[in-house]
Amino acid sequence: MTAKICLRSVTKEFLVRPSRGQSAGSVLRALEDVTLDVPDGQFLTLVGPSGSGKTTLLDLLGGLSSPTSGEVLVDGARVAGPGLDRGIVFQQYALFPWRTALANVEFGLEQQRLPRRERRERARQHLDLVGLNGFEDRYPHELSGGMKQRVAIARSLAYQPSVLLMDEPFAALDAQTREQLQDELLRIWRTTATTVVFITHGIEEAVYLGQRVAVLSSRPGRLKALVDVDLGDRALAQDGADLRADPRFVEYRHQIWALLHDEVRRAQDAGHRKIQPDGTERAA
Ligand SMILES: Nc1ncnc2c1ncn2[C@@H]1O[C@H](COP(=O)(O)OP(=O)(O)OP(=O)(O)O)[C@@H](O)[C@H]1O
Repeated sequence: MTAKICLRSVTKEFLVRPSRGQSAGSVLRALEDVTLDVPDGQFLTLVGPSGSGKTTLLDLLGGLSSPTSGEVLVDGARVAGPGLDRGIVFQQYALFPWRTALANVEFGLEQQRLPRRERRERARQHLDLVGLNGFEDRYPHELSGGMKQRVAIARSLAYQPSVLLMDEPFAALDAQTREQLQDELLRIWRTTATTVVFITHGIEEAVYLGQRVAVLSSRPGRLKALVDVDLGDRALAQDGADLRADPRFVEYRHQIWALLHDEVRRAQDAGHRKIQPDGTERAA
């Protein structure tokens, strides 16, 4: 497999404004020397303590910011800004409240200047793909949280990006809806062969979704480990079997938890939150 995404010694620093009483600002290093290849079509999940630079990394891939040093390449070309080859789904649905579900999905296609009829058709197909057939005319306030996130996913997929960047997209949903959407996302990923980079705080979610889990260290975020997750054919496992109860799944979950444990303690010392063995967090 060829690399779809390449990060080459990526470091990202932010200038922090001086606080009151200070004459000069300071430099905050969010990411340090991150080198990572994501093969075409891979589903990569990214975990790390709070403040380890996960969103910073996703912003770099999305072209929303640029590295202080190093290179970010997609399809061998340096990322110079946002582009329709990369779809982004955030934790908050970011839908336009005045547009229907269908019109929200059409939005990206308007940017692509597709003819109106084709736009409609493609938007409908993608609402169908995320299981929202029949909800085209609903406004966001008429949809549940899970449905809104489905619309956001459909909107990102409609312009057929080759890379899907997801920043904790299911974090605001209840456990049942989250599990349902995880399965939907896996199904869509298999259908579309999109390369996915998915940020999560949930260790279980990272193992369930990822073919590979990237673990970041506490700030400055460095790539601490890459864990290949081999759970066989998940499509078969979904036929009623609880993959999360599989001993291999439990083993992977423990491995990631152990990798994160020290990092989280270090982040905690800096005033961050604590990750529990089940992947949830609580205040330190
Ligand atoms: N624009 C910015 N200016 C200054 N500092 C920033 C900026 N963006 C992020 N940071 C800092 O960079 C570090 C990494 O932030 P980032 O949001 O990438 O972490 P994260 O791993 O996504 O955290 P969380 O899990 O809490 O969402 C943090 O210390 C954050 O305060």
